[in-house]
Formats: sequence, C-alpha cells, structure tokens
Amino acid sequence: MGSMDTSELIRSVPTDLFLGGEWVPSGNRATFPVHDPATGDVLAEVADAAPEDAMRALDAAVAAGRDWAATPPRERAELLRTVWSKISERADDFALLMTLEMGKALPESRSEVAYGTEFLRWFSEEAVRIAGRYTPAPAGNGRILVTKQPVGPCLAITPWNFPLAMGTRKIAPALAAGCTMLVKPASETPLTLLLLAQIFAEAGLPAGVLSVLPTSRAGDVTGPLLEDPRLRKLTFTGSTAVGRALAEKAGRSLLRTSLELGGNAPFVVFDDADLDAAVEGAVAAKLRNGGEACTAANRFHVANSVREEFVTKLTERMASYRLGPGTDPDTTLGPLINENQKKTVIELVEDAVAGGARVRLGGETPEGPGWFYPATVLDDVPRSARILREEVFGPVAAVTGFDTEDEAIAAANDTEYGLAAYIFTRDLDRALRVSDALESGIVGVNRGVVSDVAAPFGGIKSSGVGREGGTEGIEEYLETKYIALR
Ligand SMILES: NC(=O)c1ccc[n+]([C@@H]2O[C@H](COP(=O)([O-])OP(=O)(O)OC[C@H]3O[C@@H](n4cnc5c(N)ncnc54)[C@H](O)[C@@H]3O)[C@@H](O)[C@H]2O)c1
Ligand SMILES: O=CCCC(=O)O
Repeated sequence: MGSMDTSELIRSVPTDLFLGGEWVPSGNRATFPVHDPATGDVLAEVADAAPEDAMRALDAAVAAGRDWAATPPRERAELLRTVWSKISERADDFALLMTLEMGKALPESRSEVAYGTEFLRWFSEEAVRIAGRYTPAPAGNGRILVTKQPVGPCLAITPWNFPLAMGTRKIAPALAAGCTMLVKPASETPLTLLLLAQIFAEAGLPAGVLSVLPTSRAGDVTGPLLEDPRLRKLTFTGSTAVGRALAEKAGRSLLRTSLELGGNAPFVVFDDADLDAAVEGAVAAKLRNGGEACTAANRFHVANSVREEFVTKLTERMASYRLGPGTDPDTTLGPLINENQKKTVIELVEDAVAGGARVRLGGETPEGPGWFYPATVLDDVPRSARILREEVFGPVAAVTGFDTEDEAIAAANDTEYGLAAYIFTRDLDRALRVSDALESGIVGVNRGVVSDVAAPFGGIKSSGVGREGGTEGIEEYLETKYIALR
C-alpha cells in the first residue's frame, strides 16, 4: 500500500477501542480529542474507554491466555515478523501519523518507525530462544529442571513521546513470551497504537491476545485492573511521579512490575575529548526527538579548559535547527507536545536565567499558535538552577563547567535519576573508570545516541526498575519454574 496524505490517513486510522480483538465503536460512549501540537487543532475524536471496557479486555486476555501460551513459539514469532513487515510497508503512514499527533519533525518520526518496528523483528527472533536448564542436584539425590513460562496477562501503560516504539518495546516481548496484553496508550497519542492494533488484526492475531484502550481517565481505567488478581504484570513507561504512584498500587497486589521512568542525563566532555565529535554527540543527545526523550542530555558538564570552544560550536550547530510544523519538509525541530510542556520549558529557562545563566541561543518563545520552543543553549548555569535537577523535556542545553574528573563524576551523579549518561574522552582508561562510577543504567561513550533494540534499556535510582530490549527484555515477561526430579 502506498503512503496517504494527511486527511486520508486521519480518516483511515481507527478511533474505536480495540477490545479483545474486536473494534468497539464509540457509539454512545464519550470520546476525547487528539490535538495537533503544531496548531492546537483537534485531529481526531477517539473512543474513551471506561473501567468496564478494561475489565472486558482483561476477561478476553485471560480467556485467550492458555491458547496463546501454548501456541508454538515459531508461530508467535512469525506473527510478529508479519507485523514488522506490514509496518515497514506502511512506514510513511506511521511516520506521518506520529508527526501529526506528537509533533516531531518527519525525519524523527521516520527514525522512530525504524526503531519501533525493529522490536517486533528482534523479539520474533527471541521468541524461539526461550531456554531453561537441566542439572544434577549437588547432593546427587535428584535433578533440577528449570523452565520458563509466560507471566500471564499484562497491562502496559505508554507515554506520548515515542508513540510506536514505547508500545512495541512492550508488546513484542510480551507476545513473544506467550503473554496476553492490554495497552493503555497516552491520551495525547493514541492513534499510532490503534493503527498498530489494526495491523496485528490484519496479520491474524487471535482474539483477546492484545487490546488497546485509549482513555482520558487513565487512573479510573487502570485502577481496577491493578486490583484484579488475574492481571499478572504491569509495565509502565512515563514520568517518575506517575510510575511511583502506580508501583504503590501494583505493590498491594504484588504484581510483577517494570518501570521505565524519567531521566536527567549528564553529558560530560573531558578536556581530552575530540571536540567536534563531542558537539555532534551533544546535538544528537539533546535534539533527538526534539529533546523529548528520557535519554535526552539535560546537563552538559564541560571541562573548563575547553568549555568556551565547545559552547561556541554547540551554539552554531543548534542554531541550524529549523523550528516549524513537523510535516514541513524543511523542519528539523517540531513543536512540543502541549501547552503544559511548553510552560515547563519556559519556567525552567527563566529560573536558570534569573539565577545567572547566560543565554547563548534561543530562549524566546515564538508568537502564534502551536506549542513551539526554539533550540536553546544556556551557559554558566548556576548549581541552584532547577534545570540541573528537573527533566526539561525540550530543546534546551544547560552547560556548566568542571575542573577535575572527580568533580565531573560528582556533578553527573548529583541527581535522583539514573537512566542514561554520556561521556566524551579519548582516554580508554578514563572512559571505563568513569563509566563504572556513573550512577546510570546506560552510558554512552563518545556517542550521543545509545538506544538499540539489541541492548538492555533501563535505569536505576528514580529512573526505574527492569530492562527493555536486548536478550533481557523477554525475561521481564517470563516466570521461572523449578521442577525437582528424583
Ligand atoms: N525510561 C524510559 O524508557 C522512558 C521512555 C519514554 C518516556 N519516559 C518518561 O516519560 C515522561 C514523559 O511521558 P508522559 O508525560 O506521557 O508521562 P506520564 O507519566 O504523564 O504518562 C505516561 C502514561 O501514564 C498514564 N497515566 C498518567 N497518570 C496515570 C494514572 N494515574 N494511572 C495510570 N496511568 C496514568 C498516561 O496517560 C500515559 O499513558 C518523561 O518523564 C520521560 O522521561 C521514560
Ligand atoms: O524516551 C525514552 C525512550 C528513548 C529510547 O528508547 O531511545
């Protein structure tokens, strides 16, 4: 199928609930609007799932669970592979849809399609490699058989910033492992996962294995699920505040829980770094996804001896980014997701500047509709500035200086978060020493993009629990069973 234009695409994307394998039309039920961040206009009205819908979806997931778990891994793998190939054929439609509902520039959306679909292919390959072990008991009185079984029905709650990838990174390993899944997409960007559900249905996914439940009442809809003993796992990606609240609820039911939460990534440039490479890495780490990535470099700690040169070059590179509607072919930086996010970015910049930070680029909000904010560089950011502690989730680079390696490590670790960190140095010993000392789940050494479907992605401290992707990702959906043999 060829690519569609905007109105054709929006008309063709499902806006109903995908409940247990069936499309449930909005009918008399309420709908909620999805906005275009470039204009603030309503793009589509989507059926608003109610708590009863979620319970029906769970009934269906439980009913389908046994058969899906017993489906040969090769068949589960082939289904994921078919969906991977169907999305790849419709890559342009997925990219345009994400740009429309999330705002990011089209090249960013295209990268996300490539990244997001790859989880389907990767986990189609992992589905057939779920292994256990068989060993003699040390006392010689028996044998130990260890097997892996699917966890059971799972609930996934996903954010708006990567509307496809944050869904496929959960759905693909869950289905590969033999679990059934209910997904609640972010209310800002439900359309992408509804289109994905349509493709799963076309590919022949059995009823009940996957449900997609857009809703404007996230807490009301997911609350009863978390209390239902038939649900066996919660996997959440989103803010630390919401993750914490959900973990408390999940804890009451002792649910298996994976949390991919907020970040506050440090980007450390040592005096021996290749500065041009560091600037390229910095631009990627900062402006990928318009700065709205949990891995986004938030704080740039730069050796004072090279700081001025680094900041001058960074400013030059970030100035070349063109702010505009994501659908405009000349745009390299799209709008932020919504008014609230724009307010947060403005507030954090104002706070830093009030404390003495120097604006080297941007810092002024353009007039007109849409939630635009320009690429911004702040230097001399004071230690007290909120932007050094809070995730800005926008195209703002906050730079501070350091003199010694210990000082750089201490500054980098001075945060409650621990998702990604970046270091630039030509000294291998230093790279390994500092990587060991950084309190983060991921370290990028001389590179500004760390995400890879084949690598375990996840954080420590307030950035979460568990890993997605890699060979580790499927383990999150598997229980270990020990069978004691005589
Ligand atoms: N670590 C990661 O892999 C990762 C990836 C992407 C985004 N994030 C983080 O996500 C945040 C941005 O995403 P966001 O604004 O969508 O986060 P958010 O926490 O506001 O929302 C995430 C999801 O949780 C839902 N939600 C909100 N309140 C809820 C409640 N009371 N009960 C149940 N569900 C609820 C939302 O509707 C959405 O689907 C950032 O902090 C970012 O760092 C982390
Ligand atoms: O926003 C966080 C996810 C980013 C990624 O997976 O690369």
